[in-house]
Amino acid sequence: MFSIFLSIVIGLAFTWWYKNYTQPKGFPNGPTLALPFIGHGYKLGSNIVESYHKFRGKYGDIFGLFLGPSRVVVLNDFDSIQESGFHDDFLDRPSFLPGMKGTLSDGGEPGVIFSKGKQWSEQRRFALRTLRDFGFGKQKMEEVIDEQVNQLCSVLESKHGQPMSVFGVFNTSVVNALWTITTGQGVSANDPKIQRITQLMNEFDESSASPWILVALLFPTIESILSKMGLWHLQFKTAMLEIRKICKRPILEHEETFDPNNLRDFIDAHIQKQREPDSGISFQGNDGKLNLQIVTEDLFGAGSVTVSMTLTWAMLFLANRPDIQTKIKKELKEITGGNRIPTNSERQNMPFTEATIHEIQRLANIVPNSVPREASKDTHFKGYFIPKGTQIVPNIGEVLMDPKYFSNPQKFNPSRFIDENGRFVPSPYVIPFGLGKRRCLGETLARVELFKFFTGIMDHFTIERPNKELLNEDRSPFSSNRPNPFKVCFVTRS
Ligand code: HEM
Repeated sequence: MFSIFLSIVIGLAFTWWYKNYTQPKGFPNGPTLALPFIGHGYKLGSNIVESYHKFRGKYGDIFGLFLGPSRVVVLNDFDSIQESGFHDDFLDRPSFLPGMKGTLSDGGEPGVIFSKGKQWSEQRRFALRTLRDFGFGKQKMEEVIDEQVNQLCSVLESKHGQPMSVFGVFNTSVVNALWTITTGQGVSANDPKIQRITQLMNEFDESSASPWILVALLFPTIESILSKMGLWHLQFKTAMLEIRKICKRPILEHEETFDPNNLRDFIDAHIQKQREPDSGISFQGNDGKLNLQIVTEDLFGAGSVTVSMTLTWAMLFLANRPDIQTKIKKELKEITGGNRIPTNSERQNMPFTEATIHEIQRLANIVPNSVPREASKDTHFKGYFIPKGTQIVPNIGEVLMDPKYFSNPQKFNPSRFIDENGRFVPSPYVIPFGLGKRRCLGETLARVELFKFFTGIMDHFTIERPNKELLNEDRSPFSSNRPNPFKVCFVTRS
């Protein structure tokens, strides 16, 4: 009797496993034997970037695996990343946003980063246009950023060339600029709410390196039960919820003081849109309010650590290469006389500086696995069968480091983007902002910020190493987007 019962239990368990943890016919190759709940987690090392690189060597440019219970396809070559980026069946995102799952009237998630369908396309179009149009209101985008660059340089100057860590140093300036652009409000260098957002962003970034984050994303139910019972406290979730509260305040203030004849900033533009009767479903009623709240939060979430971490890598690369600093300073002097931040339109006359920023973005590779997409229906792609609900990972880091496109890809070499006439020629394979219809929405802003902060710092300082030894440029073993801790000295021009 017992043996029959046992056989039934084993049979049912096997059927469940077979149904949920084996790949369908035609699915891309990948590691074998996915275990219940953890999938192929046991085959991944602590560094997912390296593990994917090894899998690519073994299974090819497109491979499949289970991350926890989620079926995942990882794309590693330029062509498949580009094609998938424009594929209409791969436009959705998996549901990752804490506390926001199914909160919209159509059951979707609000905002831009994690939203889907019409809600996403309307909010994205609006945000792109409004950020592009920026310059409306009293302060133009460039002025806002220049002010932050100058404030940052004063802070760095006050360190008198002493060795200092730059982790977190750029965050305040970047968040300040974002705050002014979205809320229209100027902020002082030590504004407590910005300090708090910066601190939370740092915590968020540090905790996003934790393996617990993966557990929370893969098993939201377990995560939610544990945190409700007070047994588990996810720093990143707390940080997001507090940032949500901070972003809510200016929205309420804007609603109270809204004047349709005087649109001051991003938030006002959104409120105006919410009040237009034919503005689209994502701007109507409660959906409209929720979308404004989460889009604002998205801009802070996606726009702060990305820019400041790229600048952190920039300081590391440049401290190790005084010759490159000399060339940039020479170019700067020719364009500006060496005593102001160049305008964005002047960058076209600064080919070596452009090439250096391009190379910094390639090697910094700060979003190596991009942001995952999700197949919205069963589909065929490049000869493979991809079932509905499969997560699609555009592994852009593999393209940025591909020897097919970049000779000696590990080497920092801006000159690879300079042609024989001294002109800057960007590579189509430098894709730090992703590709396709969900490509980074803040790319234009990010490019201006990187250019201004980078040239502003170069104009004021020489970046030196505390001693003669070269700084280590390896990636931190704890996080795929940051270098190991290091210190540099910001030495002012004599
Ligand atoms: C160096 C800086 C940055 C890098 C490397 C970066 C990179 C990325 C990448 C790889 C994606 C995913 C694209 C895809 O799914 O194909 C993304 C999406 C996004 N980024 Fe950025 N980003 C940066 C700065 C910014 C800034 C400054 C903002 C806004 C202020 C921003 C807002 C967004 C948003 C809203 C999305 C989601 C777009 C969508 O789902 O439609 N990013 N970014």
